[in-house]
Amino acid sequence: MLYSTLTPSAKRRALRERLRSGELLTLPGAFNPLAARLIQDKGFDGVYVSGAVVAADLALPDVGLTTLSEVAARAAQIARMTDLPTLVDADTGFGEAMNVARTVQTLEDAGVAGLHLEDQVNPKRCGHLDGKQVVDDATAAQRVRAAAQARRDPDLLLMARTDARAVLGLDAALDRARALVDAGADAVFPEALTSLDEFAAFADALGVPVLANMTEFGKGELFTREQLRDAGVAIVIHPVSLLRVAMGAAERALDALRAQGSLRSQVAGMQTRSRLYELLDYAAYAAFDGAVYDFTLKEEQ
Ligand SMILES: C[C@](O)(C(=O)O)[C@H](CC(=O)O)C(=O)O
Ligand SMILES: [Mg+2]
Repeated sequence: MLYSTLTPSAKRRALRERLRSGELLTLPGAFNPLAARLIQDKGFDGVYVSGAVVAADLALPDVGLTTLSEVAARAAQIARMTDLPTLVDADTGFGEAMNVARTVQTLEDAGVAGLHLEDQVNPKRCGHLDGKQVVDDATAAQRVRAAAQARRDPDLLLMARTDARAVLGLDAALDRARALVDAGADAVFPEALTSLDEFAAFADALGVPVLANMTEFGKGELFTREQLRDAGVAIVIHPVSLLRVAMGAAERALDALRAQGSLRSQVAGMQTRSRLYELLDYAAYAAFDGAVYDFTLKEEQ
């Protein structure tokens, strides 16, 4: 009941260990803490907190409008509700070097196991949209160096995301990624790659874990676990997927309610009350309550 049974540092160590094992880790995006519970219940390896989802949850576009406080608060709410490691999208770090340092410490305090920082120009935009721009090599490296220096827990996974592939081409993106590893990145997220060969090129060139972003309606194909594993990918995220699924279902239900005047036709597709209670661990709260409160009168009363 209540919060995660593991400390943030234990979850960070666990993530590092799993990455060393060479397996492909799957991190679906949790649009809220309850979704993180479901992801854990279904046996996934970790939870992703997407910047696009934090923004969309506030009904805002993913164009750098959300603040560090908003992202950190959401990440903390999610991380504390799961024993799985949480990887959070820190966008461009919410500013330049000094802000990046503060971002890292704030997210560390939020209890996440890792975070990624990207090399887009501020204000950033979704990596699968046209017209994005990246900062120069020195600025990109400076962000990562500032992050590495600011980190207090050496187990916090520091991931550098590069958006250079779509802007500067594959070779420049590989050079950028190598430079970011030299600057202190523990892992790399090459954004908007277009083929498995490109993932393999990053995995072969870098010698650190590489992340694949399997976002729907983006630039790339939705590859399978096996395809990504064979390309040498270490982590796959499905960042916005559960939000899209839930919002699709919500829209269908609202249409049915409008058309039919009741939600009877939708009940079969809903999560049941008992399943919700199971995820919330309701029974443990009832047992706790029963053990703490003793309503029987004592002799002398
Ligand atoms: C991974 C990502 O950064 C996110 O915020 O989830 C987005 C996802 C998306 O917009 O589909 C991205 O820029 O790829
Ligand atoms: Mg993002």
